[in-house]
Amino acid sequence: MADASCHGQSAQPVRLPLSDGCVDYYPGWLSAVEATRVQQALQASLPWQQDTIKLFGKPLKIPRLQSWHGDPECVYAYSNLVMDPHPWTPQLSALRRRCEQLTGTRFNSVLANWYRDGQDSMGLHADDEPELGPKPVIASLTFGAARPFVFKHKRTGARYSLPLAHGSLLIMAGATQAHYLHGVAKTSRRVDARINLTFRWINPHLTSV
Ligand SMILES: O=C(O)CCC(=O)C(=O)O
Ligand SMILES: [Fe+2]
Repeated sequence: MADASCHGQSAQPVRLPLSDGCVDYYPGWLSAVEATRVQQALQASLPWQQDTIKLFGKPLKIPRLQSWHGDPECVYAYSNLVMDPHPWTPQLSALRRRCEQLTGTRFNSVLANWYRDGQDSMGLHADDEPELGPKPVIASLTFGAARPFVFKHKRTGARYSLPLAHGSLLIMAGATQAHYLHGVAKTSRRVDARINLTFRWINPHLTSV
């Protein structure tokens, strides 16, 4: 399996059928018991905030809570929002180390997202900011409600969706960000809270702000 990998790991993931992309899915990366423990600790301990972005000049509260953590130089900018990092917590550091061991990649930052209910969402986007580099490896951990995660091919519009399970890990690598958008849609279904962590490598010298 190792030679089929696009990010250096050797366990047995499910490779998603995305032409032009490279996405591996590990459904039970953490046991349900451990994932629940981690979710509760993250909800209780991170400095969650609801950020405001500017859309066509108008301030707009983003529909979720966030917390950005990383090495001190990891300033992250998107949608006119510039975020200085909070420091690593012991729990985020431990999860980072495990993601680094699996992928053979280094991560210097993590964005935590808290989708409080079905009205919280993340619009379709690509994590293709210059500071992430041309072929970023992004490790995405999910806790709580299994919301559908949608990929949309930028050129063909083809969509692929899968519900990301409690305790799962999704690795997006290769040209995935170049060719696909991804996001988490709103739903009118009653859904419990979902926490997502996306570990990234930010190159501060490439920052666009
Ligand atoms: O919540 C998710 O699964 C996706 C988060 C995401 O795409 C991001 O933080 O860039
Ligand atoms: Fe993303």
